[in-house]
Amino acid sequence: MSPHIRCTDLVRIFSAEGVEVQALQGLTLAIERGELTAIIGASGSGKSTLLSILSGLDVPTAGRAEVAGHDLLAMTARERTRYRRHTVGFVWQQTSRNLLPYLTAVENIATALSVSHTPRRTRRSRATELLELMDIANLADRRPAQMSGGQQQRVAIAVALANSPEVIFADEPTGELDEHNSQLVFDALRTVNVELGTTVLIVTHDQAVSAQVRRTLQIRDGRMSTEVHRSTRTDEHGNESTHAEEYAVLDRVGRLQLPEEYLRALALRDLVRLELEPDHVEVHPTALRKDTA
Ligand SMILES: Nc1ncnc2c1ncn2[C@@H]1O[C@H](COP(=O)(O)OP(=O)(O)OP(=O)(O)O)[C@@H](O)[C@H]1O
Repeated sequence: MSPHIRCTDLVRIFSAEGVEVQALQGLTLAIERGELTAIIGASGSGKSTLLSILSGLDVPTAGRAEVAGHDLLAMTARERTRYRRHTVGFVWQQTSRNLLPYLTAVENIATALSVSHTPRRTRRSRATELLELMDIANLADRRPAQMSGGQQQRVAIAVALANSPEVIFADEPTGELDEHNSQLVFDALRTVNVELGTTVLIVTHDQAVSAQVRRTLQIRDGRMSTEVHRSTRTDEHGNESTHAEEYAVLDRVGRLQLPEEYLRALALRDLVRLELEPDHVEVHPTALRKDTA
């Protein structure tokens, strides 16, 4: 089966005032159905550009992008609208972008349901069901201003789920929250992933998020650079511990990005010496500079 989200050699070039910016420089990624994944990257690394493409708001300059079997480069305007209403759901950083301020929690969810022509009589029960899943049924009749930031984001997740999307994209969903509320929002996203089997992709600059998910992809300069996989192991005494393993992404032409801390630790720059061993490759620092070599 093909991955639920797949990007291949994605390039996005912006031209502003005669200057070209390569926001994505051949980004490749594959996320399986039902995965809960985080993409982490510094400001300017290309996260928002990637999310705009995956959410159908923008189109890449080159490359391919597919989500839940939809080819994002081949969709008509009508298919794109359907895709945005039914296939994917969004949770944005600004709570104000997720919820209508003059409507209650239930009314916000009902509005999302009315857009997809869900019969009026079933809207309230569906909204209540989603608020229960998010553990905030008690907030049904409150407006956003009467809720904490964390509560608003959980209502936002319920709104995003209204039309049973296959994929949820969350852009810095905890950017405006304190640690406690952030935890509640991550727990809610995990519930969505586990209980409903929805594929969840969180995009953030916050390194701490990697502790919340099994797989973290690092984006650097518009490309995937490294991946961290976390797993829980149980020893013979029944004690659980979490293990994290870091992988570098090797692209089709053999390029890889070494983690920044490795570069710093050994002062690796310009030219490094490579050595092929029977079962691994060694990278050694040298004093050689690119322009003097
Ligand atoms: N519409 C645009 N026009 C010109 N350049 C753009 C445009 N959108 C993004 N860029 C540039 O593309 C690069 C990647 O931007 P992007 O917003 O995707 O990064 P980001 O990782 O989401 O950053 P942040 O976390 O600050 O939002 C940046 O250099 C940015 O200035």
